Amino acid sequence: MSERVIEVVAGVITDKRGRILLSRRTPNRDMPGLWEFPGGKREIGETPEAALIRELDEELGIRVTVGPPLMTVPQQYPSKRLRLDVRHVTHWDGVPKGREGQALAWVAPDKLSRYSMPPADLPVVAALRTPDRYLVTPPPGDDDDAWLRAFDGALRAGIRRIQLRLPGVAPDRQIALLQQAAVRSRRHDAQLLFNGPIDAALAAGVGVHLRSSALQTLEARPVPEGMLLAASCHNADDLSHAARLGCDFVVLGPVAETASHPGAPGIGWTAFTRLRETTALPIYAIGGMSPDDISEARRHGAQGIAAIRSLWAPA
Ligand SMILES: Nc1nc2c([nH]c(=O)n2[C@@H]2O[C@H](COP(=O)(O)OP(=O)(O)OP(=O)(O)O)[C@@H](O)[C@H]2O)c(=O)[nH]1
Ligand SMILES: [Mg+2]
Repeated sequence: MSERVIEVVAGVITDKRGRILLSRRTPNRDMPGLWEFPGGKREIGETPEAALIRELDEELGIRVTVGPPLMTVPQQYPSKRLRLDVRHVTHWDGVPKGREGQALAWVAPDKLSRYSMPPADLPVVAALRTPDRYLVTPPPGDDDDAWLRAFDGALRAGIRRIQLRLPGVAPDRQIALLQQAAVRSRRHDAQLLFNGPIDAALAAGVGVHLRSSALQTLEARPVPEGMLLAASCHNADDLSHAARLGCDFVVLGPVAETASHPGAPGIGWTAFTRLRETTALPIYAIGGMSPDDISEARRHGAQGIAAIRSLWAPA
């Protein structure tokens, strides 16, 4: 594995209608024909901002104001390692033109998946289009009504992606809670994934979240395309298996020590980054994470955080 990391900075250039500018790699480069966020390699001594300003002038003939960071994706390709630092750009002077002969396209966010992009860009597209928080439910104790009120509270607080996980709860009671949670999620346009029997998830019309042990037993995607599939991953083997099954996203960790597993140290951001490099899957960092950690998670290639306690609003 090559140790030298190529630093690349790219811009998500968004116009007033919310469309994003993609640029097509020309035939004489690596990964020809793929669509990408305009940008390029940082030169020695150059800040990321200066590099992006220079690249977008060279490639598009515009003078940009660099906006906030979106995320940084560490990625291992067959012949190189890179870190793709992606910034928002909403202000510029001039009209973008393909100054290096490349095709350009202004693309609505929900159409981005129609364009073939390099592996490192897939987590970026996920971060642009899908939630930065993934709530994992705590078990209900002995009071289902209180649990459902808290579930509603989380939806009202803006949670839009939820893993229904009910360890230690009897199967019938799990199904009753699943049905209630499915109705409530639909009402808020939130995505629900059941960490439980796949047939029960399909019957309730919700997605499936696989625990890592279940992941290893499957050879093919257990739900139709269009139905969300996610998995819990702890190592590179889990990640490659999740990718082969066609998971839409995964959670990876524990990054830090968690209240549910006291004394078990997390893997830390350095190991998280190493694992992130091996896959193009969108990843939520889990383990001791709260919304305050989202920017740091994004600096390490996660699209956000998954958590129980910090995302569960009290009733
Ligand atoms: N600009 C850009 N590069 C990306 C993206 N995703 C991605 O994997 N890359 C990779 O990052 C690397 C650097 O990009 P580049 O070829 O644009 O570099 P550059 O503009 O400095 O061009 P040059 O080195 O050919 O002069 C390439 O290996 C490219 O495949 C992306 O969205 N935008
Ligand atoms: Mg370039």
